[in-house]
Amino acid sequence: MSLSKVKHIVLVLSGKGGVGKSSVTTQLALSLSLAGHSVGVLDVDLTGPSIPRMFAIEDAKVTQAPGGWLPITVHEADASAGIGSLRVMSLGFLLPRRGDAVVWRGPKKTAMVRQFLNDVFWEETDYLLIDTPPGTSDEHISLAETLLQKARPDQLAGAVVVTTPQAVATADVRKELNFCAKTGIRVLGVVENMCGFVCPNCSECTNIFMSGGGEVMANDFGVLFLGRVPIDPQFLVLIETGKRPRYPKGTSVNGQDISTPANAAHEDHEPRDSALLVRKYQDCSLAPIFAKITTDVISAVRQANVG
Ligand SMILES: Nc1ncnc2c1ncn2[C@@H]1O[C@H](COP(=O)(O)OP(=O)(O)OP(=O)(O)O)[C@@H](O)[C@H]1O
Ligand code: SF4
Repeated sequence: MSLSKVKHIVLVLSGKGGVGKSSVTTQLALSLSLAGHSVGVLDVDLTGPSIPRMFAIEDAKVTQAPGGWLPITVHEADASAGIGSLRVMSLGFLLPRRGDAVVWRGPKKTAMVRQFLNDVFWEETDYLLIDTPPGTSDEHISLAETLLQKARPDQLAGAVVVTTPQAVATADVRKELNFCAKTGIRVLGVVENMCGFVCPNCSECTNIFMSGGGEVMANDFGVLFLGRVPIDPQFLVLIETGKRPRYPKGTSVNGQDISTPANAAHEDHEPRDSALLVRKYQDCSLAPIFAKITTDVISAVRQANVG
């Protein structure tokens, strides 16, 4: 059984598309593996699988083994460096043209998710993060129910719900929280993404849209608010081009100095490669924010197991 060696399954949900669910999944996965945990990412966002691109592994080829499809390795565990393994399986690897969105009807999508849960061979994995499709349509509900049926109760830790601060997104995510309550999926917490804009010149964070909607919503539903993640244009540049994020001298986040060293210029000419991209994520202003969110997610998972 493909999930039998997985300790904790965490769903990443959002009420609507484009709020940063895949980005949050990617960053949580990295932070968890850099904290020494073995991590798997299962991308069942059939509406447009973006996880392979975020790890620069979109050209990777998935192979079959006796135990099932083998996920793609982003990095192996390195005990001396305190790093856990990170492996990814995405529907994107199986699409004929990379970047295609799936236009199948509901039953075919549901069948594919079932196959993903049955047929991917996960080795010993502390955390399996599942990037789900956005929304709360009937089809989405049946996908989540399939996930619920497949996982043992002690495995399914719960869901991290991603929202943006604007009211419309928040209304959609309220539906997602209601959906969790109805289906019995525990909510580990809410992340408010794209909250404010980090200026590339001075690194000042300005709230362009209203902020705080995610926190209000989390309080209303009595769930943990995991934190705010600002828009950092350097994050987008990093994903798209593989270039190291650049910050002026004196920039710090959560007390950590992230200003770019003067000798980093040569890195702009490095290829867009998975190992380099993963290293450069750590230079991004969002890394310390996600490290904190990850610590809180781990605590929430531990509490869920105790409770
Ligand atoms: N905090 C952020 N700062 C800058 N760019 C961001 C941030 N969060 C997400 N993005 C960018 O916004 C775009 C949408 O993000 P992402 O693909 O993670 O959203 P999603 O909710 O998974 O979308 P979909 O529903 O299409 O799968 C991506 O290009 C991503 O790089
Ligand atoms: S945030 Fe700072 S650098 Fe950016 S536009 Fe405003 S004053 Fe200028």
